[in-house]
Amino acid sequence: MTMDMLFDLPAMPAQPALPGLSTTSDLVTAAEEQQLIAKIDATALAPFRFQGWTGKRLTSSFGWHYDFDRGRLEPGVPFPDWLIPIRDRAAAFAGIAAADLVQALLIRYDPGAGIGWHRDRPAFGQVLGISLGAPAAMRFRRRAGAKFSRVTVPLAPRGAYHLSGMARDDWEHSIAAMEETRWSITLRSLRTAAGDAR
Ligand SMILES: O=C(O)CCC(=O)C(=O)O
Ligand SMILES: [Fe+2]
Repeated sequence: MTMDMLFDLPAMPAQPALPGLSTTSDLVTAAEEQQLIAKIDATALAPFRFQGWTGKRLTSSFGWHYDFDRGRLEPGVPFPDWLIPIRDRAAAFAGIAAADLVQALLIRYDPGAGIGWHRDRPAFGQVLGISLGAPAAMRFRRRAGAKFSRVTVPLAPRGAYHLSGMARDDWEHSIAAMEETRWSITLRSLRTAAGDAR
């Protein structure tokens, strides 16, 4: 075998750190990243609210809105035009229909803000996230007897992740408090009546 043959081998797909998790490090360009950050900052962001408690991260949602104070999903304002191309590109990365991504959540994490351990609300199906501005580590955990199994996945700015299957439904995730400002766009489908996270 020659060296040429070795280098002609097709690129192996990256082994997923968790079943149901896939990531890409380059969903948007640096110029698009700056435009998206400007669009998010121009949106009326409000501190995330959870049953009367207010979080440090700032959020705004489109399409559907999960009201944590009332514990229910409510129809929200339609997606702004600037989000449509990015939704379409994220859907293509995940191999799902763009029209199924009916909710968008914009988040700005200023220094000191993070997101605690959770699974996304079961009313939602698949979850896609786009990272902007600064790298972050998404931590995953799942109970294994008296302990937790843990996996940490780096989130590159301008990259994206897709959570489905076990990574979506069985594992919790969190992001430690940021040192630098990070923005994210989360896109979600609704769970089907059959219960599939589609
Ligand atoms: O900022 C992120 O990428 C994660 C957001 C998240 O986990 C959520 O909103 O449920
Ligand atoms: Fe989440």
